Amino acid sequence: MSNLLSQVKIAFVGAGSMAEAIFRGLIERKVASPQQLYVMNRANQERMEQLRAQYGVHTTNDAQTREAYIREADVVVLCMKPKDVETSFQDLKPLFREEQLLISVIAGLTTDKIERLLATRMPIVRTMPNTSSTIGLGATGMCFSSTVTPANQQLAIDMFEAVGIVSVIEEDKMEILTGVSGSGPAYVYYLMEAMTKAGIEGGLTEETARELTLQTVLGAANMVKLTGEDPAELRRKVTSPNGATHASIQVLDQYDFGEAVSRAVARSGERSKEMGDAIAAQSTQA
Ligand SMILES: NC(=O)C1=CN([C@@H]2O[C@H](COP(=O)(O)OP(=O)(O)OC[C@H]3O[C@@H](n4cnc5c(N)ncnc54)[C@H](OP(=O)(O)O)[C@@H]3O)[C@@H](O)[C@H]2O)C=CC1
Ligand SMILES: O=C(O)[C@@H]1CCC=N1
Repeated sequence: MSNLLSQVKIAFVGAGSMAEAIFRGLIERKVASPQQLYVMNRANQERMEQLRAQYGVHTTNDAQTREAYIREADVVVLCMKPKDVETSFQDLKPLFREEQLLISVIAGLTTDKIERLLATRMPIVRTMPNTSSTIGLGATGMCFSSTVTPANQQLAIDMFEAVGIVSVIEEDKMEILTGVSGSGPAYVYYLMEAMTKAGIEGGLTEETARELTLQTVLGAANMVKLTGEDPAELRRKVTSPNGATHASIQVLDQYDFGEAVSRAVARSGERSKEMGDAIAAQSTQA
């Protein structure tokens, strides 16, 4: 890892769950100190106070201080929702310098569109992280605009590797990656909710049902990681011929579980693209 990351000022524009997941990870893994981190939103002052108290990062929702934070940053991380991009970019456009590195976590927004909206050739890193970055177990997809130098590529990789794994991919694969790993934690939580609920309905206490579900998911993920075996092979080992699991997998198959997941992944990617396209449409009308 380059030691550049410990020397740069990083500004987070937007202070929601994704921004917090990233900077919390950076702080807890001691890759960046809170003094290097500048966090901002427009309205929610309570949120700013909470983040300052909890992490010791610089925070503001004052417009002038926001401008100063952005102008002085080496790295600016765009962490607002797609719907806020258009207005936000109008404010940001005059503040950027071509020496700064821009990192976007915004679903569906291509590097090309960022360049067009900001009328800039500044280096842009498009990422799709996930919220597990909070605990250093994130999975981030990443691609670069043509102006990102190898040193800046490494800086961005280091930043996200500090909070998990990084896959550098072609930009046209960012949507499908969003479907797999950006939205992915939500599918696992949904499965956990359903397993817990079923356990409670069957008579387990809530505490027991939650604990068993959690340990089962943790254990299964770690089995894949630590044994290196294929999930299909591990599933086969649970599934005794004509046994209980065999019967339950048949039920999942009746409900087309695989197809449901496949469609969910694809739909997340499509929705990302729709959100990105909508941003471009808004800005052309403006
Ligand atoms: N959540 C996730 O799992 C993932 C999210 N992403 C991406 O991350 C981005 C943020 O998502 P998430 O963190 O969930 O969203 P949140 O709604 O939690 O946070 C968005 C933040 O942006 C702030 N904001 C909006 N406009 C501006 C502005 N012009 N200047 C400064 N701050 C602004 C909002 O505060 P205020 O209204 O007070 O300004 C709020 O703090 C999205 O683009 C999403 O696609 C990517 C990967 C995973
Ligand atoms: O739901 C969303 O739009 C963002 C992108 C991936 C995860 N959350």
